[in-house]
Amino acid sequence: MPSCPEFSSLDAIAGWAETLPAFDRASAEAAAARQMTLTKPPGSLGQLEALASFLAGWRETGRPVIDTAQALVFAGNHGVCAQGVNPFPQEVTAQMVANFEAGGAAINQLCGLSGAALTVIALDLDTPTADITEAPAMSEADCLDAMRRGADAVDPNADVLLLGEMGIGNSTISAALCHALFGLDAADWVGPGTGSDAEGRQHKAEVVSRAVARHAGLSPIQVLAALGGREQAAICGAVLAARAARIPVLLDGYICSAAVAPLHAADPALLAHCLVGHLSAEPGHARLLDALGKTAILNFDMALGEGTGAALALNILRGALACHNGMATFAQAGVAGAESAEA
Ligand SMILES: Cc1cc2ncn([C@H]3O[C@H](COP(=O)(O)O)[C@@H](O)[C@H]3O)c2cc1C
Ligand SMILES: O=C(O)c1cccnc1
Repeated sequence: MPSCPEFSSLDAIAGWAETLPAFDRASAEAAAARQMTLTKPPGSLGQLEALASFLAGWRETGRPVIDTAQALVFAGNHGVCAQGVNPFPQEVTAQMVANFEAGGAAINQLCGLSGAALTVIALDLDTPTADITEAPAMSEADCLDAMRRGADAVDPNADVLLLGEMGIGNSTISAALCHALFGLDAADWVGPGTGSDAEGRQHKAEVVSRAVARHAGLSPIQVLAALGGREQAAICGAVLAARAARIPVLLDGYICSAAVAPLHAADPALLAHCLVGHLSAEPGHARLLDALGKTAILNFDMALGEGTGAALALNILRGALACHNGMATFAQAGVAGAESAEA
């Protein structure tokens, strides 16, 4: 199995897609051909069929399975909280990590339901990143270190990887990443997060504008270091390590998608193995998915983060593969095919 290249320079990552494993068309075609033989009208399982072929191409087999689903939730703290952009206090990040470890959060319930093994990784919570209105969030070395920690957490034997995050203030950070990478107005990327009202949102947009203006002229992955969070850098590292092991990824909502936006801006092919679990109610997410060229699996008006949308969507992947692997073919079941198909 190819291993992930060394995280030795941020800008080198832009060239990684050429050396990382690619989608295997033959396996995807074998899966699509099997779908045509199963006891249902062609195409009637809709997106479930497309998902089965997607998993086939990345797992390099016409009959993919999900025996092991890994969920990783990364947590980080943010200096930008000093700007008063978040309704909840920063201590909630560590308190929620304790809640994850005790099994009391939404992500614990949804991973339990969908059969994902959850690991929570807190990244230097006592040392928040720098306030992005004043300095780069992370040095290159700090960002590479967080990426490496994310990559090292990936179980190379997993069949699918779910990613999530926890970090008070990171809806502001995510808006800054999107504004820096995709333009528009800062206000187009700012939303309520954990409950900012109209005045709070206006203040968030002003903070995002100032931060992005301060860190102009950077390459996409340098933007991650300048504006992002450690939990977001770790998500990028995990996405790349998963790719090296041919593990498809289920991203979560706005904050998780914003985390990987620098990879997309560096080279969209770096995210070819990633699905998006759900469309967040955070208004920037729909815009961001347009920019990433992705469609979310679910649209449930959720805006929590933690990986909850990814964990819920894992049930859909399981449904796709239950049908793909468990259904009888027309020949096996003695069911007559469509007359046009037999001609
Ligand atoms: C109790 C609680 C649990 C959470 N779980 C995820 N988030 C989510 O909210 C945060 C982002 O919103 P903002 O930028 O407004 O702080 C992130 O930690 C995200 O994971 C939570 C937030 C809270 C308060
Ligand atoms: O969609 C998300 O990731 C999100 C939205 C609001 C708050 N926390 C997370």
